[in-house]
Amino acid sequence: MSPDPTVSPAAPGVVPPAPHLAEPSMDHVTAASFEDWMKAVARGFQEEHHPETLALDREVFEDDRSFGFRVGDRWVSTCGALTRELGVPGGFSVPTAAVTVVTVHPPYRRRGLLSAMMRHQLEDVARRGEPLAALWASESLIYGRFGYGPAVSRLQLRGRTRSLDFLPGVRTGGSVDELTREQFLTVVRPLHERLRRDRPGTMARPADHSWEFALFDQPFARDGATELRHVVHWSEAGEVDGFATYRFKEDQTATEPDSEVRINELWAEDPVAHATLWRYLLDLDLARRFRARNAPSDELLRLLVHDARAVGTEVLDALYVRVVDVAAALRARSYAAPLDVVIEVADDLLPANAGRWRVRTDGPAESTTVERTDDPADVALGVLELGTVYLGGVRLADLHRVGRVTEHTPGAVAAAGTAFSWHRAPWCPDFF
Ligand SMILES: CC(=O)SCCNC(=O)CCNC(=O)[C@H](O)C(C)(C)COP(=O)(O)OP(=O)(O)OC[C@H]1O[C@@H](n2cnc3c(N)ncnc32)[C@H](O)[C@@H]1OP(=O)(O)O
Repeated sequence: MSPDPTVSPAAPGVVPPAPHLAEPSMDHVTAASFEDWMKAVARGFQEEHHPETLALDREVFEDDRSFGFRVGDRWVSTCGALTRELGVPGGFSVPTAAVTVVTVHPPYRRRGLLSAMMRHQLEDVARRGEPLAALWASESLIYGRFGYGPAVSRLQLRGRTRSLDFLPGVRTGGSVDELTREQFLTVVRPLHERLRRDRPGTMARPADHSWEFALFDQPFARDGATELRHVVHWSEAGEVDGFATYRFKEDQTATEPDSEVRINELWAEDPVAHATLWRYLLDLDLARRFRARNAPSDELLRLLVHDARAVGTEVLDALYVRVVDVAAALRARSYAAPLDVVIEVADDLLPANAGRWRVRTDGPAESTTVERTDDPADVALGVLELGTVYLGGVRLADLHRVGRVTEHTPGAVAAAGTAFSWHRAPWCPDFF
């Protein structure tokens, strides 16, 4: 799949072939074709192309991981992966292909281009030795057939800010300040790196452009709200131990203040920082409503307030995880309990994963061995189900209860389920 040097831009008036007669061919992006590829991405998502983000896009996307199908010089589908690290139980970061910009131009849909791109990409991820791939799905039905399981959920929280008094015992303290973007990055980058160790599902943000993404603030991304505001919490001892970002959305039609605080992400090292940051955001003058679109599924706000029902809560799917290398992925995480089990995995797309694996661990990742075995299976499941439980956010026993996991040895699901669980729910505040 080397770039075709004979492809040159068609003259403006030259009409492409009818889609049913065209034969798209797969190709990688080059510096010369990148802008057209980004235009195809925007078109595939039914969005506008934003040339003002081209320089950032160029930094973020890697040519050898960005590809698609073309007809002549015209991209009719796109697909990409970013080289990232995903936090897993035990505080480790696992090399992960962050899959993104998957589109097929409407005239070329439902003729197998997505399937071909997914196959090509998974083989490439396996070749690179990355144990995992992960993605945010625009529609939840697309990716199951390729082995991606909904491993992380999110909460969408909303409510009236004036109904959210805290219970008397809730401790707040220290102070909150709003910083410029540059000041914020100075103090928050090391704090984020520390805090994410305790939160499976989060992604490392080592490069400047991954923070650019996290703090993305082009006017077209604001949905009529203010620029992004950067908030930190200072502990009593004068250390920064929490941070949040938010926007303020004014309701210009209301005769009384009724604006909304839109919280992007909120991180805290301890309960005081957590409660104080929430209190700050809920007490902003002129606001009467709040919305947090991507709160962790174990967000504690409901336990802090008098009126738990006032925190409107919707559970939504977030990150989908695909196990690309079963042995490496299972060795990379820690377990909540010792385990010795034979797991049989079905994987039609990556046959190297299929078969029986003995997983032995005392708990910590360093103590874990995962080896192929001919011993009979204790538990059997598909690679989608393995990805679903991998970060500890979905219980193996629940998948068994609904018939998606088979137990061959009585008690094996309970034992494996306990070991695969984790004390902290996975959360993914990283959109890509
Ligand atoms: C990580 C991300 O980037 S998420 C973004 C995904 N992209 C979008 O939402 C943009 C708009 N949609 C599209 O561009 C396209 O419709 C795509 C990429 C979702 C699908 O591309 P296609 O080339 O039409 O898919 P393809 O023909 O390979 O279909 C493979 C199978 O998936 C099914 N499928 C494809 N899209 C969907 C969908 N949206 N919902 C349910 N099933 C789907 C097909 O019916 C087909 O099923 P089959 O194998 O049983 O026949």
